[in-house]
Amino acid sequence: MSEARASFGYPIFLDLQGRLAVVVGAGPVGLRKVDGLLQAGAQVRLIDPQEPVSCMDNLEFLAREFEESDLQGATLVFACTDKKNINAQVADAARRQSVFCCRADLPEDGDFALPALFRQGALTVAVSTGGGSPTLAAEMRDRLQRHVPDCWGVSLDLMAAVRRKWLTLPNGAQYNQQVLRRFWAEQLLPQLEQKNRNKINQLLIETFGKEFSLEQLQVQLPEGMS
Ligand SMILES: C[C@@]1(CC(=O)O)c2cc3[nH]c(cc4nc(cc5[nH]c(cc(n2)[C@H]1CCC(=O)O)[C@@](C)(CC(=O)O)[C@@H]5CCC(=O)O)C(CC(=O)O)=C4CCC(=O)O)c(CCC(=O)O)c3CC(=O)O
Ligand SMILES: NC(=O)C1=CN([C@@H]2O[C@H](COP(=O)(O)OP(=O)(O)OC[C@H]3O[C@@H](n4cnc5c(N)ncnc54)[C@H](O)[C@@H]3O)[C@@H](O)[C@H]2O)C=CC1
Repeated sequence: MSEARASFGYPIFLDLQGRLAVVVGAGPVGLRKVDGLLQAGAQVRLIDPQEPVSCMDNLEFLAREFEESDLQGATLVFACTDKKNINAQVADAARRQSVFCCRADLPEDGDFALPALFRQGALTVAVSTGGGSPTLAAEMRDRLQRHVPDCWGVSLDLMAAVRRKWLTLPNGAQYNQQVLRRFWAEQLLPQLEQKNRNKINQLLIETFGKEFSLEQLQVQLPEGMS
């Protein structure tokens, strides 16, 4: 890897809800970025002189070439055209306006890169190769995904609900990380694998107290749990 190549060393999970993200270029690459942004609840402005075949109606589409003023109010911009000079123009405009830029064709001229992802409920696993090999990032993501059982997502919902409740108890109960890790691995996961709703409920009450029943935690278990 050359000196100039960015390694995108600082991983971060952003809350983009209601924030403006601009995507320049509506080819397959731009549309992939749009898809992820909409899933994250961002407000999206997509710019391309040619309207894509499948343009979603929940975004602002500008059927023209990019202009510097398109970045006004933006939090992020993605330069995804097939023209190097236009992507360079977008990255320069972003620098001038202090907007973080992802340049799809020349990553080292941008500020950030997207990882390959999979999600299971609130659980997100993100793989980055520091821009080195996106194909390998996707392959590694696929392999990791095969090792994550279906019940991890719901186990997270339960652990998060227990934690929230715990933290808001009047005497501010302390909890021990070691205990939580063991509870999750040795008790909760095996019961979730058995899909036995009553036993899970009993386990929660016995471990944390009667106010930690499934009903009081307001966590929905997936269909098919007896
Ligand atoms: C730096 C980065 C910036 C960014 O775009 O965020 C970037 C840059 C570049 N990608 C290129 C090519 C391809 N990228 C993909 C796919 C993905 N690319 C994604 C991320 C990133 N790509 C960031 C680094 C991530 C990391 O650290 O590894 C993924 C993970 C996430 C996403 O896009 O959402 C998504 C996986 C989707 C999924 O399966 O989930 C495919 C395959 C395909 O399209 O199916 C190809 C063609 C095959 C190949 O070349 O490998 C090229 C050469 C372009 C050219 O030829 O001109 C560049 C530019 C360069 O490297 O110079
Ligand atoms: N980062 C990534 O994940 C990947 C990046 N790439 C890079 O991304 C670039 C785009 O890839 P594709 O979407 O496949 O290309 P594409 O050619 O299908 O789409 C590019 C779009 O940009 C638009 N465009 C051109 N000039 C414009 C302007 N001045 N303002 C606004 N829009 C303009 C075009 O009308 C076209 O719709 C490729 O050239 C390649 O360098 C390619 C694969 C993956």
